[in-house]
Amino acid sequence: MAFVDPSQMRDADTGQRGDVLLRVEDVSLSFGGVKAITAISFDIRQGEIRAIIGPNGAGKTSMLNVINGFYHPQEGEIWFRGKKRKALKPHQIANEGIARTFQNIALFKGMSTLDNIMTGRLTRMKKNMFWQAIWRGPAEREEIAHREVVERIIDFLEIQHIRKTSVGRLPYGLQKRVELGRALAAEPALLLLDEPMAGMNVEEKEDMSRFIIDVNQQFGTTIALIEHDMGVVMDLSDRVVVLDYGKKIGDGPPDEVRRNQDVIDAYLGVAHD
Ligand SMILES: Nc1ncnc2c1ncn2[C@@H]1O[C@H](COP(=O)(O)OP(=O)(O)OP(=O)(O)O)[C@@H](O)[C@H]1O
Repeated sequence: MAFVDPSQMRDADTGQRGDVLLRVEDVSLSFGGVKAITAISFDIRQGEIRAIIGPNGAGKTSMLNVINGFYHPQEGEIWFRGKKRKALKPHQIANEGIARTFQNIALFKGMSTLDNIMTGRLTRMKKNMFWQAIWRGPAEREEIAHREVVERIIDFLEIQHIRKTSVGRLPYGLQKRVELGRALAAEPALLLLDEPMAGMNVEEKEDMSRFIIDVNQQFGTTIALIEHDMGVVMDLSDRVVVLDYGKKIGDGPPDEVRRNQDVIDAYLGVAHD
């Protein structure tokens, strides 16, 4: 993983991070009669931490699923790295450089920490079974290179002591950290985190916040996250997009969004038209 000097990533004049990495343009998504997302547009800039927030049922997870290609919106476009995205299968999206973690941890519970993180390298593996059958050399070299990346991630996340432990036996906070490790193993350009702190105690939240900031600053990884804990969102993110009933009601730096009356009303549950 390349080390990127974070001071190089902000625009000196505007204080904003780099170029647009992903753009959501006028996207609408329905499930039968239910409109989960209505005409939403926003962008995610290179090197930033972008939060997506909103009350329950606001459309946050649906938005994340559109960004990573699980759902194809009925209307609108997604632009990634300057190109309009065609309808892709999820594994093709992973190959494009987008990785994610899930609201409910999605790990192989019977497998060790090490093996779970190794599965994150699958999209990066080039040498297939054919190679291994005719000549082990290149496949072996590739395996060693993948192991090196995985070992660096294990060191970085401070989980050496559980590298051989079955993930199902780990406490919740550590499982979340292993899931982050697996997503990082794909060396994504864009990392999507769906409620990375959900169900954690204060100490676990502090640890996870620190790892998220370190991933962003040390690897230059762009991060979009959904999070309910407002304190965490305000501390971590460069910019926040706020959804309510599938519509965008706020977008900007944390301080600005915090003062937005529509956002305050939405969180207080004020009735709307
Ligand atoms: N697969 C689906 N089929 C039908 N309706 C769905 C589906 N997924 C989401 N919805 C509906 O779309 C709306 C937005 O849901 P979504 O899960 O995206 O919201 P959310 O902001 O992530 O909520 P939460 O904070 O509770 O996780 C809700 O009304 C939900 O019931």
